Amino acid sequence: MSQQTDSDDSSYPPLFRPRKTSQILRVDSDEINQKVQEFDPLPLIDFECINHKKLDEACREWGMFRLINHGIPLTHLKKLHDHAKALFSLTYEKKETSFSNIPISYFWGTPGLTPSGVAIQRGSSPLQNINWVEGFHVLLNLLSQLQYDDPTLESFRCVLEEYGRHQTRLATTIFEALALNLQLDCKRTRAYLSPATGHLRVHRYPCCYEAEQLQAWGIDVHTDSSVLSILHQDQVGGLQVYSHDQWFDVKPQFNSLIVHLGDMMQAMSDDIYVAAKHRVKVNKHKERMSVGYFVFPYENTVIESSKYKPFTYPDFRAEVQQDLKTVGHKIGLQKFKLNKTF
Ligand SMILES: O=C(O)CCC(=O)C(=O)O
Ligand SMILES: [Fe+2]
Repeated sequence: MSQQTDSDDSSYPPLFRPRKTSQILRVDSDEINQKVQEFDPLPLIDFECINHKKLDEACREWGMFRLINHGIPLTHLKKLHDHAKALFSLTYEKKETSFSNIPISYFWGTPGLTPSGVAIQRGSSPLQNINWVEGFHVLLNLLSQLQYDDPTLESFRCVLEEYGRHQTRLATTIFEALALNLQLDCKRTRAYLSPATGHLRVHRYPCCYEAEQLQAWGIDVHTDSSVLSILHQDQVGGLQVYSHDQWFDVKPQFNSLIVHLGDMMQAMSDDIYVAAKHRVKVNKHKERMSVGYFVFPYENTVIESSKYKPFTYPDFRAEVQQDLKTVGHKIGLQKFKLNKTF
């Protein structure tokens, strides 16, 4: 059976385009029709009536939960995905030239970006640790200051702006609930979450025809550096979370969101809450899309805890960028630990 691709190859970054020999593949029907697990172990939180005990357990044990009744209309989620799909299907060259600057910049191959969205080269070789992903990095607080002449880009910008407002609303309320559970004082609660730092990453994971040979990941295992990240994924699946000593598939469910706790939240909670360890699998047969929202503390807020030396988010970010360049991966909170175990 010949391979079904979702997109024209010219829209893929050159490195992701199939080589001639890899276009005809035996389709493993088990893999395609993989039965969706009925049981979803991921904790479920209803945004309309937050159960604080359940939320606390989810944050201690998983660092991740599924959010329902979030108040973002389904029509808006569909609009966001439709616009993103149309833009991803532009040629690779067009994406590079149309989105070469803030507030919306195009990237591929690496989730490691500077604050303005420039890809960080990892390790000494440009091909080292390539992740099978491309995306748009969107700085939400600058979105309203720009208008595109092109109506398609302008319409995408407006949809992103509205989606960003929803994410700010959700993150603020969720963070307040977490701060209450952790009994953080008012001063810290205010300083630890800066809505102005919010940004989006709209991802497309191209089909990866040689998944086994390349041992590729959509995004390899990591924790987010944020306080909170809120993810919306399409119906394809591929996101996995590590908890209770094993990997779990995070089932796709278009009308729900996936909230991740990031490194900043783990430090703020004195390690009571965990940053979710997660990764994204590649798919030989289907492209996948997801939209992540990431929010951070105020730039000059010092995070104080009994487990880590005091640090600001910019200190943490500088360390991560340095490690990506020198060792090729993020070391993260371990670098700031007071009693290092290694
Ligand atoms: O696309 C996903 O499911 C996850 C993306 C992600 O982990 C990230 O951008 O940090
Ligand atoms: Fe992530």
